[in-house]
Amino acid sequence: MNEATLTLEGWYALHDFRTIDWTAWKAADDEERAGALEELHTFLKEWELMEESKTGSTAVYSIVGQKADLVFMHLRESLEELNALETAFNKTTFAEYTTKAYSYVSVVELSNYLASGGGDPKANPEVMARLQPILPKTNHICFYPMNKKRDLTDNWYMLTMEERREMMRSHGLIGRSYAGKVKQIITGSVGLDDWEWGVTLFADDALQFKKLVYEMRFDEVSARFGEFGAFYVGNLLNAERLDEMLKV
Ligand code: VOV
Repeated sequence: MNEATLTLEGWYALHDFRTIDWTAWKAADDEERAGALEELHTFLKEWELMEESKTGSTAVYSIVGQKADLVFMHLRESLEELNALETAFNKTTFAEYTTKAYSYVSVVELSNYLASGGGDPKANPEVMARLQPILPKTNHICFYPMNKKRDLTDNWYMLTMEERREMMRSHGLIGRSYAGKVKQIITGSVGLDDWEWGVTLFADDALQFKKLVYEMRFDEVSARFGEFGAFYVGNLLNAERLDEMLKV
């Protein structure tokens, strides 16, 4: 058997995509809408406080295109917390005006391909900051799930550790050339959801998503082994922008 890559796991992730039922939302009376918005604001506040206490992180974006209208990306310490969070949200009045568009369950993951030095990586504050990241509130988000191919001729899992490490080195070099422009959070989902990884990218300039993803397509690990699901791209929402979006 080939040497399995060692992984470190951090916070669990839930990407919760919702579509707004605009017909019902517009038909609701002012009082109902105001109540629903107030409840939504209470949630936003709670998520902010939780982020300040560094026990999790949440980012909210509106989705461009017809796949969904909103995404709530939550990072929490356990699947139980994520479950409680989505259930609480589902019980709100606002949730009655949404339908579930898509969701993705995964866990923040770092692999040992480029690991340096010995010792307990979890004792390293930089590693911990990557495993339990506060989600950047950049102007834009891009999310897509992906696999590494397991075909007879191109099977990622049949390559030696050294071959995989070499390709990941090249991948990392391209990624690093986008430092300051794109921040990536890779979440592992083998055994948790339908694809092997979730890729979440954050940038102030959405064009950088296109440039980075395109450049990576020419890199061997993506060119030969990458298989991709649907792409979602969105714009940052804060309390004010959410009110604006939901104004009728
Ligand atoms: C913003 C840029 C950026 C940077 C700097 C970066 C760097 C790195 C490093 C150094 C490492 C390896 C160590 C670790 O940290 O795990 C990874 C790991 C990974 N990546 Fe990456 N990646 C980026 C960006 C980035 C993108 C855009 C994609 C999607 C690929 C594409 O073609 O659309 C991606 C995917 C992944 C995946 C699925 C993994 C896990 C692979 C596995 O087999 O385990 N990644 N990645």
